[in-house]
Amino acid sequence: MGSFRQHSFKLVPGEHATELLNAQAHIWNHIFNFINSMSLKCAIQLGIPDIIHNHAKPMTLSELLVALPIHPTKARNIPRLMRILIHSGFFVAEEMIGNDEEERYALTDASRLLLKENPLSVTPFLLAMLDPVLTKPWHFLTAWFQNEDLTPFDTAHGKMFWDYGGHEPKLNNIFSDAMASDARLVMSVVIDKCSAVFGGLESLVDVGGGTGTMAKAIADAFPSMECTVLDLPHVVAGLEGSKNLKYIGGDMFEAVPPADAILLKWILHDWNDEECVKILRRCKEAITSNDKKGKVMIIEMIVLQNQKEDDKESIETQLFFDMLMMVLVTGKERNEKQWAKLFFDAGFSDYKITHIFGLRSLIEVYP
Ligand SMILES: C[S@@+](CC[C@H](N)C(=O)[O-])C[C@H]1O[C@@H](n2cnc3c(N)ncnc32)[C@H](O)[C@@H]1O
Repeated sequence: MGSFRQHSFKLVPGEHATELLNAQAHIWNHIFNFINSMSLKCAIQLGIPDIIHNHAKPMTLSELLVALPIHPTKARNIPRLMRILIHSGFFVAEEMIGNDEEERYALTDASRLLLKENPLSVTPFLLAMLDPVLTKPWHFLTAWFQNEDLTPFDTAHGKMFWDYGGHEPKLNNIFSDAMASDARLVMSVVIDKCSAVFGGLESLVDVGGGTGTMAKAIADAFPSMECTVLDLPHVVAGLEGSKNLKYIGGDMFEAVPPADAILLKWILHDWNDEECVKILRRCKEAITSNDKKGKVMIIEMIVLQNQKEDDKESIETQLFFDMLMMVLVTGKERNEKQWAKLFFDAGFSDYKITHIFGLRSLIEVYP
């Protein structure tokens, strides 16, 4: 640990008080960034968006307090929680003009997307990502930089992420729910905006398809397509398929069943370049068996490179995901050049990018 040098209480020449104080404010803002996540998690656990939604119109503080499952001694702290979440865009406070009525809280697009009853709710993802099992490894980031472990998750928990899920049903379940919630949202966009990408396909394997949310939606939308979910045995254990959907427990590094198309959604960002090339080679074998020439469909982020001011939040979010992949698993987020290198290293000849999922894109890769 370094020690702080004794210093006279004078600005050094060239140092201006305004810059010094701005720098301090910037540091404070970053020290306390986690308060945004934790306040949001608390509001979700207390069910605040659902309570306001069920009220069917903007809600006063008094009405909210009656409905909230909190101890009465904590009631006066709720406006403080609401104030920071209004600031961060999760609620709006509607002022009642011309009379003494209390302000009323209403939802925003972001809090509507966190409603438990919303079929596209992001709440399972929020609760998984902010679970102590997934936040603990951040306290081991420095130690990991100084040891030989593969990931900070491994340093914190003594096992790699995927092994931990295999031994701890609670993590396996919350992680599967989180992935399923994201798959529902992405699938609704795919069906709405680009269902043509599935045109002419007779078979598809969703590699690392989790509990099958994407594959089920594809199987329902295209009843003549044979759909398969390949995932680790403990993830698909006990899951039942249907007429045109089946589950296979296996290892994508070993073999991928033959099909016209392979879907890889949020798989390759979990792995380093060598691991990705291995997975992609297995996928290429699968789509070129029986002299066919199918395609691989990848749904992932392509890291933005031109840093326009209006992209600031998007770029920061992509950088958060990149760090997340470093801390939990051995993966990373990639820019287009890095993606292209993986495809060519794995023996593919061409690819096409469609930007349709906000921060993520669809990449079709051809043998
Ligand atoms: C980030 S999740 C993505 C799940 C799903 N594709 C989605 O986006 O909703 C990664 C998935 O890869 C699976 N997985 C990890 N290692 C695997 C392996 N060796 N073979 C097959 N699946 C694997 C995990 O169990 C998990 O379901």
